[in-house]
Amino acid sequence: MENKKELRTWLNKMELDHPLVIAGPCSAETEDQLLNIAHQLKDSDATVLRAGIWKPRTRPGNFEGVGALGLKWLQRAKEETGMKTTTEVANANHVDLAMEHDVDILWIGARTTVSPFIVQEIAEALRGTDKPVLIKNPVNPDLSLWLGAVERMYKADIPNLGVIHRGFSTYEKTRYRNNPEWQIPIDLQNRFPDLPLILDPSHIAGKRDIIFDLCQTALDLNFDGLMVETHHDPENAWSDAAQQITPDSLKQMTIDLRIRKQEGDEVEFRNRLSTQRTQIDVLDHKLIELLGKRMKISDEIGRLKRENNVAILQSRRWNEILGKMILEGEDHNLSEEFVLRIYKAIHQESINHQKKVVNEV
Ligand SMILES: O=C(O)C(=O)C[C@]1(C(=O)O)C=C[C@@H](O)C=C1
Repeated sequence: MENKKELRTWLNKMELDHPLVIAGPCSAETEDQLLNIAHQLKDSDATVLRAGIWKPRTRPGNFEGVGALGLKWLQRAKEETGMKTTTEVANANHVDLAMEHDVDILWIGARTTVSPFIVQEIAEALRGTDKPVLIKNPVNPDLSLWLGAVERMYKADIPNLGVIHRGFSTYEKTRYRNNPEWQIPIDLQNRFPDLPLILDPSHIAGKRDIIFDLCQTALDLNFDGLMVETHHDPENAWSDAAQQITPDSLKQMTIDLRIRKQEGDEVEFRNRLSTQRTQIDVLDHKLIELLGKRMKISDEIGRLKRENNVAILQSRRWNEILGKMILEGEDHNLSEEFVLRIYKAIHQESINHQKKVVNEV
């Protein structure tokens, strides 16, 4: 599959003067709940109403969705508000039911994207549809698996595609429910600049207070849209209560978010940007040169270790370096997380160099 302009035709056809906003509850709970939320969203920037009908839960025993009944409520919400509708489909039966009830856009969830078998089953059930299909990233940070799911849809003659970034599971506890790992959607965007890219801040955040910041970051990275879980009474939502926001908060958020142009046009702006980019090029060049020099020294240490039969990994020395660099990083306004990541990568490369040297025959 190659990038091509037509990938974004379905989005262009909506003729929006702002990023696409998909909003609505995590789960459809009752007809009243869904209609209430839909009516509150009707006069907002939200073009598409979302609602989970079948909810894949991590552990059994939690609310698992109202099932096909909810599709009738979605249909009614569409008739009453004129909003488009979207829901998650996780198997061929869901696809058939969603099609019967004329859901406008379908999305594939993160737990489905990890399984090529089930993705293929859904692609076959959807074969040839012109409805847009949005594919959430797999729960694990694997760009190939994500793109693989997109390609399976594309090969099933589904031309209107998009991707949703909902963050990645980690064992380590972080401030996020799912780590954003921004580099992955950035890499995806570099390979497929015309594949509409939508942020799901709700599942990355896990709590409402950081949703705005995540949306702003996404817009600064040229994302095409936002899918935000929105509930009239978030505290009492039947699923994901901590991460939903009210329709009013959503409206305020779309006013407060800064939408930046991808390119500036004023001469002054372009001159200054060009100077600053040159400065960055010079520094990047130096960074690579310095890293190359550091690895040469690491090679020499490798030879010394080989002659003296000493192990490559030296944990005490490595921990000293890490501690020192984190402190130095603070003096230069670099976060601990960033310094850690960089140094872990440098250390790994250094070990790889030494492994080669030590095992040379
Ligand atoms: O100091 C050493 O022994 C090295 O081999 C260098 C180095 C590094 O790259 O800084 C590499 C591997 C060790 O685990 C510790 C540090």
